[in-house]
Amino acid sequence: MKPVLKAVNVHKQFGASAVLRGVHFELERGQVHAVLGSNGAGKSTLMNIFSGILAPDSGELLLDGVPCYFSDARAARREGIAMVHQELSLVPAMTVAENIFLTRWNDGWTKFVDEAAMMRAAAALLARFEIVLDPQQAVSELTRAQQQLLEIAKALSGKVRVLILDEPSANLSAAELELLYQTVRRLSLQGLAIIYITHRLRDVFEVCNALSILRDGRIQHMLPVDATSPQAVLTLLAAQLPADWVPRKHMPMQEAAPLLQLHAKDERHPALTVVPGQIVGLSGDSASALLETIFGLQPLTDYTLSLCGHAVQISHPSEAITHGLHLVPGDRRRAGLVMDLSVSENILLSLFERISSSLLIDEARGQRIVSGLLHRLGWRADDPAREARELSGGHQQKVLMARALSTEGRILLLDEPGSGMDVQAQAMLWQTVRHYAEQGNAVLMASTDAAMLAAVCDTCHVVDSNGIGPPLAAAAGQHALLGALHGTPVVTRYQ
Ligand SMILES: Nc1ncnc2c1ncn2[C@@H]1O[C@H](COP(=O)(O)OP(=O)(O)OP(=O)(O)O)[C@@H](O)[C@H]1O
Repeated sequence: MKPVLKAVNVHKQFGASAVLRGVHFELERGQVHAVLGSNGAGKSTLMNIFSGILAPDSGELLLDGVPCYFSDARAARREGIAMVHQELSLVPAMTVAENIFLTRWNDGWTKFVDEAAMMRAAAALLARFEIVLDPQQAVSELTRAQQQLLEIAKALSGKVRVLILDEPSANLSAAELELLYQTVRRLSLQGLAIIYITHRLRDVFEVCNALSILRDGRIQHMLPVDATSPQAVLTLLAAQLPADWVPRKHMPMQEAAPLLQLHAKDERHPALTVVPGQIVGLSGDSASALLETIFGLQPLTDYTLSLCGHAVQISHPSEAITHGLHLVPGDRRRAGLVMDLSVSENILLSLFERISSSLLIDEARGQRIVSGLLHRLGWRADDPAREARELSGGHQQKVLMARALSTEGRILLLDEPGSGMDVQAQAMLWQTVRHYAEQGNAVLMASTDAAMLAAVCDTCHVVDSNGIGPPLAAAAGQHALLGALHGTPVVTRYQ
């Protein structure tokens, strides 16, 4: 069978750094083809070339056997290559239908918006790909998974031969993942060719039928999924996990005074207690919102907050920081990474007070702290002097985590901390987070990945519309963490 998309000897260099060094790749109709590789391997760069956002330095692309060149993303789109990026680009105040056709008004699809016709067209498109969404619903009311499906519908709204999904499963809960998997399987049965970038091995074995591994600027392995296993793929990825990569569990320090407590109004016992040394996990629909509330981004209505035994009211993030809290939000775009500054400068922003005396900044000390942190998070090839905007998604996340871990704060609030990181980087992150907690600090982290929470946290709470659930002792052990890194559910999730 002739491949729908073929790349021959594609090269791409940024400055002195050769990211792609002769990529050969083939994608067939009906294939869901996983593209794997560590952070910074060049996956997004290759996809940006396929979708016309970047031009290759050399090499050739063939669509259904015909050589093609894309001057920009619109040209690739006209030839049927559509990409759904990691960062969603929806307009929250608009409806599902409006978002689907937003980018097509320029195509002359309609000069004067006929609302009823647009709703009908959206409903027909959603029905054709069996995507269950209400065209009239506002995007702000959709869950993260529904927004992801809407992005896919938007991508499918024109003629599509190749659909590229860049880490579509990041930050989806188990139930939401199932919804995504069903849709991807259906699209592949309809004959669409799909490229699926992911760091979760579970995605590969649930939904993909071919996989390629990008390493050292080339596709090193291209094979059918049913000819391999998760363990074999980890080996092919050359994921050298640190010897002591299973974080030690914390022994409850009953005698330690709590760093943070939340009391429901009129309840004697706290709903949530965090003591020094502890890593506490939050899962459920309202887990991220609870972190934002504690940090003063939303009003705290149902609970009272105590820090180090004193009741406090926090109405602004600046007050939260004064009280020793530090939040890393799940959405990198909102997380305050200054894109024009270098990696080091971004981390040094939070160290400023620690490394400056009355007049002088101790730059050497700052650099030592930065390199120590980056080393602990497995920073390899990338130079700390590079601007943040040039980094891959996983490396940006590492910078954010390094910055958070370098603060003087005693309580870290982390929302989806491992998002976009490769398996090796995640293993190192959990070790570093554990080390931070062992210094007498504490970590409260929200994630949709229950298996990871079970493996990494000392205790977990489900937080949903009913409030904060009772503490659940998380299951310990290497088995659970391995499961989490593979992205497979752990059976003994909670004791
Ligand atoms: N515009 C750019 N300018 C300079 N360097 C860049 C640019 N875009 C990407 N790079 C570099 O190219 C390399 C590959 O980045 P890319 O985003 O393709 O990696 P990735 O495999 O998608 O990583 P991740 O899994 O972390 O998303 C990285 O070292 C990155 O810093």
